[in-house]
Amino acid sequence: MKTIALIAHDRKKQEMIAFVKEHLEILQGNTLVATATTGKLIGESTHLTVRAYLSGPLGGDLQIGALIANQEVDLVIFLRDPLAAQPHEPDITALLRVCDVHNIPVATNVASGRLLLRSLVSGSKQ
Ligand SMILES: O=C(CO)COP(=O)(O)O
Repeated sequence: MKTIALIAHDRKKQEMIAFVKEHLEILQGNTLVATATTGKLIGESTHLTVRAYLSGPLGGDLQIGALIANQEVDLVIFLRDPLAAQPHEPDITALLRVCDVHNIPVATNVASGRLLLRSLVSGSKQ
């Protein structure tokens, strides 16, 4: 079982819900963590259990970053909004940085997210 972090900016939340629904079978066998609003919406839209941390602007990205630094997250799907400035941009940069520091796979759009989750399935068959 892997721990997967799911995070989406506001204008990417519907995309995240659709992505999660598309990958229900894969996701339900793993531990899911998320920032507050993303986690709440996933929980309301599916039967999945999500451990939700604070909202991104309130420090949630940093909390997920701390999990990553502690080697408690195996994979990150972070649907960022590339067209809107975020008040907590430094926290977002810190989260992505810590993924690179610890060599944790991170997808920042749906296409790369699909590839990561598919690799999880094929990896489990090896
Ligand atoms: O802002 C976020 C990520 O940077 C996401 O936070 P929410 O899931 O609480 O909206």
